[in-house]
Amino acid sequence: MSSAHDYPYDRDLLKKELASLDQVPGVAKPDPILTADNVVRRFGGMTAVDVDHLEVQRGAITALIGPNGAGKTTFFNLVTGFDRPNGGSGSPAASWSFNGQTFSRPSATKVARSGMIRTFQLTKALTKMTVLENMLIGAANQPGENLFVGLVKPLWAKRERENIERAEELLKRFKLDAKRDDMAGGLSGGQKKLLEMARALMSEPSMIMLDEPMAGVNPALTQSLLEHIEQLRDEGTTVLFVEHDMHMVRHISDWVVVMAQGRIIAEGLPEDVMTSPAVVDAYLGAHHDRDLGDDDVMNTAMIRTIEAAVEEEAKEEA
Ligand SMILES: Nc1ncnc2c1ncn2[C@@H]1O[C@H](COP(=O)(O)OP(=O)(O)OP(=O)(O)O)[C@@H](O)[C@H]1O
Repeated sequence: MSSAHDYPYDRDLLKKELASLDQVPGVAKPDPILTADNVVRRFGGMTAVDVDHLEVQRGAITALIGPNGAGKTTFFNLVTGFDRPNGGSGSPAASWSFNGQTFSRPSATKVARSGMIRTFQLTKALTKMTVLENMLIGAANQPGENLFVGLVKPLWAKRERENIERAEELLKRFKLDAKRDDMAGGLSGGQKKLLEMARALMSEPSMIMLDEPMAGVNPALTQSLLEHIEQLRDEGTTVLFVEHDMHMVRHISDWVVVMAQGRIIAEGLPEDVMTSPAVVDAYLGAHHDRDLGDDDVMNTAMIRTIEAAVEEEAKEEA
């Protein structure tokens, strides 16, 4: 597994390179860490994901946006091995490569071992474990994982010590150190999000995939969450995140990918993509007089209300 620190990207150079790309779906990136091809997932007769080709730039923060039901979480589930793509039946089989390793139907454990770690829309903090115990299960080299190491006490004791040290460092960084021995169930929603992110970092991933990191986070923690994500990028970790909070998308993304009805419909720089008519249409329906670059519109609550209204309208029409 490559270390997250192998790629100390120069931010300005990265921005310049991204700015020079064609802003079209599936565009080749200068140095993709993840390349996905023919990733299709159907539920009954409905195609939830149908991604022909997507490249995610190493060292960048990429946002994956799109209206409710666009297929963003399903795409995350597929590439991280939490769901399996449909394949065959005349169409090319799904495959994706991450950091030089090729996958088609990997297990979640295999993906995690390759250095691609995710968080979930609904936090998966294990509530009946302490904060520290939650962190330790995120470590890649848990002593129990290797029979030989598990049997030789000096070896596992050393690993356990190292894991505890790393956990403590991360808890400090995420300002959760005072909660080290508390049950995770007692944390606030925002603190659980931070814990999940900190736990994901225990294994020093090359890429972290965050599913709606801002959902349920109170405004007091929002800024610190944004700073944590930017810090990860600055340290060389690639970040791919799904988010409805357009403010966050605009402020921290280097690149934005837009999904609608399972497909990638647009890609580009945040300022360009969010004012693109195709993207605004995907969110607001065909008739609109606003753009997503407008702060009034880029309000999550408002977008959710619009989405709900569009869904309601569709139901009424059906
Ligand atoms: N396990 C499942 N069984 C049946 N349909 C599913 C399943 N998971 C997802 N879907 C459907 O697939 C489509 C894509 O869902 P998905 O959750 O990936 O969208 P999303 O873009 O992440 O939406 P949101 O932003 O609301 O989280 C939706 O129509 C959803 O109802």
